[in-house]
Amino acid sequence: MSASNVVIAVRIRPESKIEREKKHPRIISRVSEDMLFFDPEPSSYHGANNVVAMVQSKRCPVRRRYKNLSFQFDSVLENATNEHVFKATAEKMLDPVFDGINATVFAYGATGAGKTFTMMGEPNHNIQGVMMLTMRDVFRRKQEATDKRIKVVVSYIEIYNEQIHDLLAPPVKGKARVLDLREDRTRGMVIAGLSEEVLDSADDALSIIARGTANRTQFATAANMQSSRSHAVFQVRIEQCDSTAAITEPMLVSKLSLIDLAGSERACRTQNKGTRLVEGAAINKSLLALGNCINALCHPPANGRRQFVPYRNSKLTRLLKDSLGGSCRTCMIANISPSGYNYEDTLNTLNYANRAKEIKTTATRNIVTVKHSAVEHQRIIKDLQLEVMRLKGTIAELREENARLRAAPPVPLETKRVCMDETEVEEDADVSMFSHTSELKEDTPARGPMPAMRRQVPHTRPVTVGAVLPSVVSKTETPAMAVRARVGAARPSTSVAMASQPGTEAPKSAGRGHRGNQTELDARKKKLAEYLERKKQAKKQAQNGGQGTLRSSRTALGENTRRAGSTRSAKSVRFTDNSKENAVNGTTRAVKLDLKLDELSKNVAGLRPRALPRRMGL
Ligand SMILES: Nc1ncnc2c1ncn2[C@@H]1O[C@H](COP(=O)(O)OP(=O)(O)OP(=O)(O)O)[C@@H](O)[C@H]1O
Repeated sequence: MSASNVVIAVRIRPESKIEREKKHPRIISRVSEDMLFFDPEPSSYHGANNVVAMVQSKRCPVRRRYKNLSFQFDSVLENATNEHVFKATAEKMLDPVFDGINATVFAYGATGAGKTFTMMGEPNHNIQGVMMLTMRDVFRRKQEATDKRIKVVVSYIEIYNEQIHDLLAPPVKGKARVLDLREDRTRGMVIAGLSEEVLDSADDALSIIARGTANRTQFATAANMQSSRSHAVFQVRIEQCDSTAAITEPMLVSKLSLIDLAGSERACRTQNKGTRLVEGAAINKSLLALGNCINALCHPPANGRRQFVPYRNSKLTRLLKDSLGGSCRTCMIANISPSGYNYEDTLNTLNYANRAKEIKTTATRNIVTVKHSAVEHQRIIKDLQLEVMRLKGTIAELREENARLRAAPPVPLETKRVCMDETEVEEDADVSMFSHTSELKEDTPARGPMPAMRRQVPHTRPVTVGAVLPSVVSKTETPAMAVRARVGAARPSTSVAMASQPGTEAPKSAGRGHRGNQTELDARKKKLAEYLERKKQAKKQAQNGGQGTLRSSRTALGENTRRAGSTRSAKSVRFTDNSKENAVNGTTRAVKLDLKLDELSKNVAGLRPRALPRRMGL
């Protein structure tokens, strides 16, 4: 348990149009990264508008005394972007939050001082606020922590006229749902019946924040065209445990509260009447209660007893009880205007922030041993089962791959080239049917991306087949065509392409993957086994001096080729006994090639989904 001060950052917004028009002197001079002067004497002030401050009076301008106060905070930000503000404030809270410590960041200041701009940004102008920037960082950290299971749960409420409204629940009859605040011994302040959303990404957070903010009460006043009439509290709960944790597991649960307070306002400035005036009174009352709590917390304990802190005076202070006096890291962003037009408001804010500097909070890690509900248990078991299944699948694939690699003879260079060529043909399988005959190429009307593809893939490109397929390459067909015929027999996508030729029919199961053609493959395997059996018999006969006649595996191939719709005739090779040895060798080689091509065609089919978009220029 460690005590730490509240982090205070002061943000000075640029002068507004009205402030520039009224030509009030600047009353803020930022002298360093952590120091500013309030209402400095001109001699000590070298700001942009270095003019002698006067009390504005129509009759005679009277010289007045300068307050000449200096304030020191953790950071003083001027001309800063929201990203700078985030880095100086909320980002510092994220390390403790991911360490299981609660944290609160709140924007404080008078109406129109820039609190909402700081916390919410301006989505219409693509400016993100501290809330969204924080959520981005939360999800970045979540993604990096691969060894942890992290759950991000958010809620969004507003305190309007001392009522708590759920901003994420759909309004009932146009009215926001009103919730109760309760104190729980273990969990601290709890809002009963609050809607919570589990988020998976920063984009989810963006839409949730936008949804909640749209439900927030905002109206125009004379001081601010879009004045927030309520305090908005966006709460992020982060639950972390080891990715391998057991069912009852110690869990780090921390809460990060991001708060956009409503601004204190003076009725003379806002010119509020009726409902707006009532709202203003409620806002001021709750901010006064907050000021009283801060005062009490700053006083050191007297006679060993801690000062009484009047948290119960408003909903806001009850909600912030943990953030100010409990186990929490707290950061306050004090928003001020640099113009003398807001002299009193700015001085009040600086005094407030200066007092809050004294508050010391103690931070402890929230480690809970979670006893999951039955439903939660089931969910965890299901998750783990899915994970086990996924891992088993990966292991099986890797084993298969390993066995295949061990069993396969080294692939000759020529075979590889054929394979690459076929990969490209396969990538464009939809157009491969046009490449078989020249008249088809000419007759077929160009569809979609066809011409570009034809340019990219010269289907009649010479292919070195060498010793790989001497028996199947006829004089009239190119080696690539021969290979295509062979691979096509085992590959569904090519079957589709070939079956699309006149007079042929595409198999129903034809698809891009290999699975649809499983039956066909099985049939081929069976045929291959039969063939091997016959070969064995023939060999035996040859050894016995008889004449062996072998039909090469080309017969099986021929059948497949015919089935796939090729107009070419299957080739069968007859061997006589004086070429017995050659025949056996050639056949063995052919069988091996058959298997090899099967494998390659599998690989090609596997490559296809990735390769196609690239080649189509998508
Ligand atoms: N840092 C800044 N840079 C540019 N414009 C700003 C900045 N801060 C505030 N503004 C502008 O000042 C105006 C008032 O800001 P904002 O609504 O954030 O004030 P607020 O403190 O939230 O007021 P309220 O308490 O009434 O809601 C807005 O038009 C906003 O665009």
